[in-house]
Amino acid sequence: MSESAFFERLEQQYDAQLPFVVYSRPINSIIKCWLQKDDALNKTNTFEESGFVFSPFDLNNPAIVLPQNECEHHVLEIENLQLETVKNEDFESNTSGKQTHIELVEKGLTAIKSGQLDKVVLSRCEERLVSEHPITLFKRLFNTYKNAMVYCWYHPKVGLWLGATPELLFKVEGQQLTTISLAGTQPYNADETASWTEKELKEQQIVTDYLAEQIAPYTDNTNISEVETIRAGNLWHLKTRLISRISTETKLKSIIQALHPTPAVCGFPKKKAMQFILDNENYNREFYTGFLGELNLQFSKTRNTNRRNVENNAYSVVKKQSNFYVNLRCVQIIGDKAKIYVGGGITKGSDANNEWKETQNKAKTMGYILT
Ligand SMILES: C=C(O[C@H]1C=CC=C(C(=O)O)[C@@H]1O)C(=O)O
Repeated sequence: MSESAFFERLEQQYDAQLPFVVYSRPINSIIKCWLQKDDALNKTNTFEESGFVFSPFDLNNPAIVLPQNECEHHVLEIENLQLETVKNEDFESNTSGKQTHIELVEKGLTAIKSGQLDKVVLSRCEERLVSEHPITLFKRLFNTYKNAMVYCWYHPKVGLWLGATPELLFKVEGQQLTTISLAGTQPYNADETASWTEKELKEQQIVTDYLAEQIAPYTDNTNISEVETIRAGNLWHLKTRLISRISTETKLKSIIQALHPTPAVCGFPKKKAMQFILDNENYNREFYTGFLGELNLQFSKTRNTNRRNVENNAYSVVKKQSNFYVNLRCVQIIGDKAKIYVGGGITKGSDANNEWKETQNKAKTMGYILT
């Protein structure tokens, strides 16, 4: 399918108010779209279906699935999309929510100092006007953020979301589980390399240890990589990769419950941090810090037995794969309004003013795209 035919088909779907998702995984020149044939709202809480899942932060609310069999699928392989308009480099975060956010962070710090919590991720959302077509915004995301999972998701009964997330929640290919530990934020500077403090490195190590502990009941042989610095748009983060094997009887839902929400979007102890967020943030995160991605898709892997004199010794095994990304650096579009969602991890020693600035920097990821 040509680039123009691909995007015309997407625009038709949006004009007909039918559900769709268009997305591209990090470091990938493949753009996929799923177009649901009707406007049914398909929910899941078992995660046993095959499809594309869009899950809220709070799993007490249902996740939405675009079922694989009820969607038309298209794939486009391309390096850069044609775009007439470019991104705006002058985005200035709006300061109207500053006082409220600082008070929220201070409340979080008080809870940490009193020993109720070790870490809590506190967030806010800021509004902007938006005039451009969501498909144009998606194209700009794809051209701008090559090492993020970029997407535009729409359901007429739920809403319209776009994002460029750097965080893999986890992926499962057959029995192999991969997850990442992401923490620490610094503004990206092309002329310098990131230099991290002991405090930042220690906090990222805590996240890694926590994830290893969470997956331990379902896995064996966990291999933990070295810590690396990765770029996500205008920011640097610290990242570690954890790879292990899950036992055959483990259900995908158990892995979801073990890993979501990660300390990068909630905190720990997990339940207490979650409760603190629900009681104090004073707005609904909805799908921000939820997760999205391919659910139980079948793929075949070719194996070679390597035995001589055996004809047809290559055979293929059908396996299932899922890959979910945490819905970060995202925006919800309602009419001509864009709500940009941003947050940051608060630990002992965090400074409320710096935390506010960090959310302003994070807002630029989507701000640059909205013009
Ligand atoms: C919660 C967000 O970022 C998380 C991911 C990476 C680094 C983070 C931090 O440094 O605080 C956050 O935990 C957000 O972008 O809204």
